[in-house]
Amino acid sequence: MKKQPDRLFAQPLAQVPDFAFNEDVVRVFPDMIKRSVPGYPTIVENIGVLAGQFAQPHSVLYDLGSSLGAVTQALRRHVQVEDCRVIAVDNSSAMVERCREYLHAQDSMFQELLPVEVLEADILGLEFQPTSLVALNFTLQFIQPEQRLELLTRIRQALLPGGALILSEKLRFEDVEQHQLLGDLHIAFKRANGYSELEIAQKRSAIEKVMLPDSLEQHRERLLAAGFSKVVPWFQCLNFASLIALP
Ligand SMILES: C[S@@+](CC[C@H](N)C(=O)[O-])C[C@H]1O[C@@H](n2cnc3c(N)ncnc32)[C@H](O)[C@@H]1O
Ligand SMILES: O=C(O)C(=O)C[C@]1(C(=O)O)C=C[C@@H](O)C=C1
Repeated sequence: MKKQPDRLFAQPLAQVPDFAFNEDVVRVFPDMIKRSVPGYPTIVENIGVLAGQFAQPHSVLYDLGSSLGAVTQALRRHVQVEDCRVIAVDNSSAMVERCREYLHAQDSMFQELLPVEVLEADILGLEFQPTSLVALNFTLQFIQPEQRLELLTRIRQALLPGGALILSEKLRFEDVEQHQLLGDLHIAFKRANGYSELEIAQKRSAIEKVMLPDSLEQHRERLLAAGFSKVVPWFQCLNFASLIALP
């Protein structure tokens, strides 16, 4: 389980393939996401804290698009509620395999953690159980735009009264200047974290067709259309934000 630095895009590639959550990405993912997403450690830790306020006894907490289970681990660090369990779901077999290893390691270090199940599955086909907390931490942006409303509607229907969805995403901005400024500052963030111009450019072309960010207004409207009653942004750093959506 050695963590490696992300050098995936450091050498010039004749053709940059579309970004996929494969074994190469899994090997460097903790380093990649921390150096690419401003505020990521703060968001992950505080999802645990927020979950502590919404989690209800005898219910399920979902971590959808769990990758290596960073959010699942935060949920298990912060939530102490009777008969609660976490279901982490990801459709990348490489992610799921490594996630299970990390969670076993967490189990061996701490006692009385919430039980957890890691499913290798497509969240678009998942039958949700009654849930008090759903986390979509930088996952919705990888779902085809025309499938996002239906997914959020099914999550809303599974949410118990008093529960919440926590949705974190990279944002697009409708104001052209704001979009440009925060995009440039995000590039400065990547540079400050040691990425070269080549790495930044090649990563950008790898994700441009597979990761399609929406604006805050689009998220709000879609969440309301899915049946949520209130949308409250709780964190933003540059062009990355996290929202609480209440049923
Ligand atoms: C940016 S990563 C999420 C990061 C993670 N939530 C965290 O906080 O560290 C997006 C994840 O969503 C997963 N994913 C994308 N589409 C999915 C789908 N339809 N069903 C399940 N997982 C999906 C990917 O395999 C990837 O692991
Ligand atoms: O926007 C970018 O440049 C990113 O690298 C973002 C992002 C993400 O938000 O998930 C894309 C792929 C990796 O999962 C890590 C970070």
